[in-house]
Amino acid sequence: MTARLVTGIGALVTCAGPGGDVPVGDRSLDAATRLGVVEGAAVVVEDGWVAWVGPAAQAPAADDRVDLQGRAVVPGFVDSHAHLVSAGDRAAEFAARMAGTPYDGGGIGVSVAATRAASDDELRALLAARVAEARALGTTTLEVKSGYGLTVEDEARALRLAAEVTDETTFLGAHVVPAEWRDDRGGYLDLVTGPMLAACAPHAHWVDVFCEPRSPHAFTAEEARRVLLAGRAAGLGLRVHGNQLGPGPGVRLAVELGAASVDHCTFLDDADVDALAAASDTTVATLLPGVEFSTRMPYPDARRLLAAGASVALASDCNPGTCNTAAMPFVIALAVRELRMTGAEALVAATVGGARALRRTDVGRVAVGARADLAVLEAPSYEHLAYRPGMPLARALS
Ligand SMILES: N=CN[C@@H](CCC(=O)O)C(=O)O
Ligand SMILES: [Zn+2]
Repeated sequence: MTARLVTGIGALVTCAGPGGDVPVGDRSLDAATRLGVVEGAAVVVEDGWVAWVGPAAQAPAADDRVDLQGRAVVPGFVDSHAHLVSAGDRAAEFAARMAGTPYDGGGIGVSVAATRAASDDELRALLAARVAEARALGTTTLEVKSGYGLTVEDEARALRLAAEVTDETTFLGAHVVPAEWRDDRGGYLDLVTGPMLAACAPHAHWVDVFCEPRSPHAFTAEEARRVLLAGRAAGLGLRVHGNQLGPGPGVRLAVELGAASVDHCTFLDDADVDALAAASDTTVATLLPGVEFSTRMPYPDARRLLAAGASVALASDCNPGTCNTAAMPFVIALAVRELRMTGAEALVAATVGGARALRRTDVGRVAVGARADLAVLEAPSYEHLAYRPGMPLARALS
């Protein structure tokens, strides 16, 4: 076993409280306290895990050392929502949206056609490039969904490829009803909950569904319930796309079924917020403000969720339609500017929050016993992530 000393850290944000030992699931500290900033810090890494954290002057001996020369370090970002297995380009759809055409999920079919037509190697190369882009901006844990195949073979292929880059793979056969099934929604749901699930479950950790009755392409509450219950019976954890395009049943369905996360949460009524607050130990409200940026929709009300006591995460939702970026620093900047989260709240939501949304305790913080997933900032403080938007300040330390 080799021990590496990472030293010369100007300010280390542990996201693990002052003593460095707050479990990911414990929400007893507010974000500012949970940051647990250590000035002049060092970290000892052994075989990819954190073995020691503290002031550099007290660091133990190690086999080799990396000197970060005063740069700040934060936990690597945990991006708990990304659609990275797709081919094709929807820049024209984006341009039309900027000119006033609303998003309704119909463009997903364009990505489905291009993805089906792509070879394994083409998809693998696209996926690898997107993972590299995310890491280059500080992301160290990525969830990856299927959802642009929508046949048994194409969904299983997407998940096999996703499993080459992450353990956090999500079966999203119920992304939309594909064109060839438009006149037989029930038949498509039979396929998704039967042979498609059977082929995909061995490669998936999670099942997800786009529950959005307002979109003719997506799924009603009863259809979504069917998908989620089948996924659970196949041993998968539950995630939901809900309340993205308007008020709807997704949030309450996710809470009722004990999903790990309900994502978007853009249009919530009081009962949704109350349900998320009551379920804060179980179901995370994952906000995806890059989507509202790229669809010109209203932003979700993060302050209302935080005030109510809900668990909040931030993720990219990187996908070719509603948000074609995996840049978590951009997401953090949007959260601070548009969602009125503090820099501390946004950083905690992008690290600890994402970990909670994936039910992980080994990522999202820098503490003994956690994975040594560090993001180095070309900056003296985490506040620069929002203060200097668009600049390439963060990178994963390899
Ligand atoms: N809303 C559903 N799925 C994606 C968008 C997919 C697409 O338009 O390609 C989302 O999370 O926004
Ligand atoms: Zn999504």
